[in-house]
Amino acid sequence: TQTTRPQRLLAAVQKNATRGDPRSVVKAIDQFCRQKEWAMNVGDEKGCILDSVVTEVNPATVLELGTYCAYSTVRIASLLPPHAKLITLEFNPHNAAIARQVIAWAGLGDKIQLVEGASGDWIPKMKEKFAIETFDLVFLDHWKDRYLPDTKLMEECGLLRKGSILLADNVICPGTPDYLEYIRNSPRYKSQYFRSHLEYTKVEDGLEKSVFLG
Ligand SMILES: Cc1ncnc2c1ncn2[C@@H]1O[C@H](/C=C/CNC(=O)c2cc(-c3ccc(F)cc3)cc(O)c2O)[C@@H](O)[C@H]1O
Ligand SMILES: [Mg+2]
Repeated sequence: TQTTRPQRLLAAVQKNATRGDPRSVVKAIDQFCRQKEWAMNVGDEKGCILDSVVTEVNPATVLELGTYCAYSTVRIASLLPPHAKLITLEFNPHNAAIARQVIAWAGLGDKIQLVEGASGDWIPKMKEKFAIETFDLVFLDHWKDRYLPDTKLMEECGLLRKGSILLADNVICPGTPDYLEYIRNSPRYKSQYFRSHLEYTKVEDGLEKSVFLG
């Protein structure tokens, strides 16, 4: 029977990466995507920008929207301080199952909590279910038409504090026009565009970093 792309990506990790070594997991996925099959991971070029933001923010609490195969989950978690928590939301059970195995291979199971379900359902439950006050960093990389509604929902649920950072992938390609328009014109955010390229291609894409001003 035919395998799926996430299954083939996981097989490449298990073949080429060292157990317990997150950077080798990241490298194995990038190699797979460059040499074998493109996949919608944030990738190595935008990944370096992601790394620099994570390092600068040094977050104690991180929320990722859209785990997919956990490439960015592993990339972020490998840079977190000892007691930091990363919660990642994924509603496709197949993708979640693959992501759990990638996270386990990287040895980051104790830093990452993968929650299966839709962001819109789980964001309102974050405080009570996960003892979260606010998120220091949110990485948006799920369906592009969910960036804006979920950002408004996080505001309403009091999950952002003065200084919380939102980092959004794909603001050019595939594009998130309604999110960009909102976040760049809202007096409650200070935004900065990091120009880059769509993962593993020469197509323009970029990350939008926004600071919540309270
Ligand atoms: C509301 C909700 N709740 C929970 N999980 C959710 C969720 N919405 C989606 N998910 C999950 O997250 C992933 C989906 C990611 C969507 N990402 C993209 O579509 C994407 C596409 C490209 C791309 C660019 C050029 C092309 F020609 C083709 C594709 C590049 C990218 O970097 C992308 O991120 C996927 O695992 C999905 O199950
Ligand atoms: Mg993306």
